[in-house]
Amino acid sequence: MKQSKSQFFSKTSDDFASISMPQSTPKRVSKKVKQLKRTPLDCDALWGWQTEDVASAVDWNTLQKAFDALVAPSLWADKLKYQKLVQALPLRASGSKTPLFDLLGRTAVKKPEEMSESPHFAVSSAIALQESPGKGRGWFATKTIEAGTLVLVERPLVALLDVEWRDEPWADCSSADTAALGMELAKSFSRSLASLLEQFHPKEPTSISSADSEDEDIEALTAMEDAVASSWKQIDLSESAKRRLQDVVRLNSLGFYTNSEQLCHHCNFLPLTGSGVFALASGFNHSCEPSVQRFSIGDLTAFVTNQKLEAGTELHITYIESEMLRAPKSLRSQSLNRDFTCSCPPCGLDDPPELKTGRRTFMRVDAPVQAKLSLLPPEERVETIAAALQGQMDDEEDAEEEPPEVDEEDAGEATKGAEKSEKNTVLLGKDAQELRVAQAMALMQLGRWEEALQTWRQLAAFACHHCPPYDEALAVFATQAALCALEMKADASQYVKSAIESHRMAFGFDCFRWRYQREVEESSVSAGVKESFLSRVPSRTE
Ligand SMILES: C[S@@+](CC[C@H](N)C(=O)[O-])C[C@H]1O[C@@H](n2cnc3c(N)ncnc32)[C@H](O)[C@@H]1O
Repeated sequence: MKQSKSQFFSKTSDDFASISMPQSTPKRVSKKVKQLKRTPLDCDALWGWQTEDVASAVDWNTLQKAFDALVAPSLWADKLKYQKLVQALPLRASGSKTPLFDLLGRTAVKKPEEMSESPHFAVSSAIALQESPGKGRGWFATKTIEAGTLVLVERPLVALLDVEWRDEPWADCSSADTAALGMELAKSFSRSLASLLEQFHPKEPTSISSADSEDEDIEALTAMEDAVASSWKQIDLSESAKRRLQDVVRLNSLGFYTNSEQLCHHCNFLPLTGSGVFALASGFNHSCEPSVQRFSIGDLTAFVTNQKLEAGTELHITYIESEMLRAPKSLRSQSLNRDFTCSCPPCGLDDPPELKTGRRTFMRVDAPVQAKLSLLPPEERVETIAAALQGQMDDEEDAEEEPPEVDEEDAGEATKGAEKSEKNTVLLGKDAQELRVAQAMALMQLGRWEEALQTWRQLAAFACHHCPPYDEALAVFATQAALCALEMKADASQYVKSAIESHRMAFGFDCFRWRYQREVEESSVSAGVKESFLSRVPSRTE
């Protein structure tokens, strides 16, 4: 029997936090708490390069070759451990050699006898950590910095891959990632690490909890708390100092994802996903209009400016997904869920009245929905998505009612980042984008190149209007648009050019071919088109 279109989309009322939380099967919680083996980190020995031009200082060729060798057999075969990843991905650079403590304006606990073997970072000499009024420390430009400039490449001080804690009985708790990272910090704890973390935010333990206690499995939560307490047991610090360090992890950790913007093969890199605490990058404050974006190659995380910055300007990253940055303010602040209220220019503006009044209902496009959609035959998927984009989600709750109409977005014009029907049903711009991507891929599978091309163009137009400049998604959309144009035997040069140029700006150096070769190879176009596309892309410099 044909499934009804509406079965895939459910509604959720006025509670954004629950939108994308997949339902999990309860795990059996074992009472046994593992004893962690301690491996203290010597931060006195950490150093890096300070240089005018980070992009040219880093030895990308060595890094790329090492990365290709790491992922060549299949990351899925072995359970990769973070320590193995670090050894496999060398950071080599040049510039002036600077101990980490010096760069942070601190004195090392002991005089470093020798620097560690490999550098920990490469940082631009055009940025400096300074006081940011009302925000603590922040990174500032000390001279003009152009858009598309790589300002920092850094390896975390302490990090963990998600696969390393995914089998724990508490893995489904909402704060499992930070708990796991906190335990790793306890494992690496040393006097020099304690000294380094002294200047991290917050200076005192906070009272904000990240756990969404209403939805939590209490048994799993207790097991997680026991595991955390046990990992800190051996550390000679007051309870309040231990709590503060866990807050340091929660408020400073950054996730790292490799090739996550790509569509056709990003899953191959999922085992490299993790999170870490970075000594230098933890100085970036948040803005909903960020001027810096980041990408990772394994744990090595790079920060690139997306606009020209004059001397004295603060550099900001975003702590929330870039597609969320144009969502209503109330949703942005729920998604941010930190210890501060953002005061960036868009946060100074009120939400439009129609999004503030009445009960809002969001159309959910979460992972289970996407998985179900992917099981539909392509033709049906296209129809289902088209209907969803028009607000036809007559699920059980509203079976008796007229399907609400969601205004079809005009991707060519700036809209509010959320689409709203008369009945207050909202399709967030970010979710509309996810649907359109699935639709465009299905159209390509069906060989409906012209419609697919139009959809990729719409996606790109949305990214241009609603995401920060040079969003990484632009390269993806332009690449697929170029492939469709080539299938149509139309002029693809503009799309190819956009793909390469937007990628260069988003990633701070020319690595399009290296990063996108497999994305193209695994696309659903013909072999001839793949070849034709790749022949227009500059080859890798060896
Ligand atoms: C990763 S740290 C950033 C560096 C931090 N300012 C410091 O002094 O170390 C994150 C913390 O900085 C502060 N922060 C970041 N962005 C902010 C903003 N836009 N407004 C106010 N405080 C902010 C918050 O206290 C947040 O928890």
